[in-house]
Amino acid sequence: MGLTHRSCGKGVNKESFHRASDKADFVIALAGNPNTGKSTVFNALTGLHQHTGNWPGKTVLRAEGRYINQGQVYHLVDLPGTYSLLANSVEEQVARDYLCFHKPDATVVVVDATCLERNLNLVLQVLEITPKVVVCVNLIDEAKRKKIRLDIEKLSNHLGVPVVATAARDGEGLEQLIQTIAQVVNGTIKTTPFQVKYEEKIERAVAHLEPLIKQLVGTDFNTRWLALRLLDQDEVVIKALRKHLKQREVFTPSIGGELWA
Ligand SMILES: Nc1nc2c(ncn2[C@@H]2O[C@H](COP(=O)(O)OP(=O)(O)OP(=O)(O)O)[C@@H](O)[C@H]2O)c(=O)[nH]1
Ligand SMILES: [Mg+2]
Repeated sequence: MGLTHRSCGKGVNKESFHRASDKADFVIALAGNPNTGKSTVFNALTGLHQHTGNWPGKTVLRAEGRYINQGQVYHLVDLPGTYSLLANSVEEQVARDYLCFHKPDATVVVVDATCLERNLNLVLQVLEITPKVVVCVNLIDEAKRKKIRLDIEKLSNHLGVPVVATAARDGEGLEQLIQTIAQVVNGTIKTTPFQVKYEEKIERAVAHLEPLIKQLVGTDFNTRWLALRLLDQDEVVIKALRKHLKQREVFTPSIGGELWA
């Protein structure tokens, strides 16, 4: 039997609210294109009732909830639906900054089984930021109805991260999703994320920048991703990085001069 609100969500969430401590053991982000079923997954796991389109207009809100698996509390963050993480919109910026600067313990990318190719663009971008990823291929029921066949194992091998097929509306595959998330956060499953290779000129520049960035941020952030964003002259990331360094008081122009010039 698949997971439903009754078998997993509501009760689990109630239990979590009764805990004396508000602290979660793990933080899990839910990312994905709009309308892929992120909130449906979120609701099924937490027992909450988020609606489609939680982030309309100017006010950008995050839905957050909890579930418990094997005695451990998982804090689930439903991020805005986005087609990319290039920060071209408020939604993209929110999703991207959360993944980069809040650094969840794992990120579940919910993709639509009926238009996988378009959705994989975001998966590759997430894999550039964090290796701790589970791909949730949702709407598998719709794919079956449309006679779309998916080789989940092959996809997982290509991406280097676990892939779970779900029909979240019916609760199908959610138990496997929960257990896969647990295995990724506790290290039972080691991921080897597929990395997009750029043209040689860019790769050379990245190789030059990465050690400099490492001197500045250590292992706090993904240096390859930061190098790519700096080459992009991404003002948002540069600003966020400056703020982070200022907070840590490690900003030394002698090291960072080349980066900030
Ligand atoms: N057939 C089918 N429909 C689903 C499934 N999961 C979600 N849906 C439906 O897909 C629609 C979108 O689901 P949401 O959970 O709101 O999607 P979302 O990703 O949160 O959407 P945004 O918040 O707009 O990004 C809803 O009508 C759901 O009922 C599924 O596995 N199968
Ligand atoms: Mg939603």
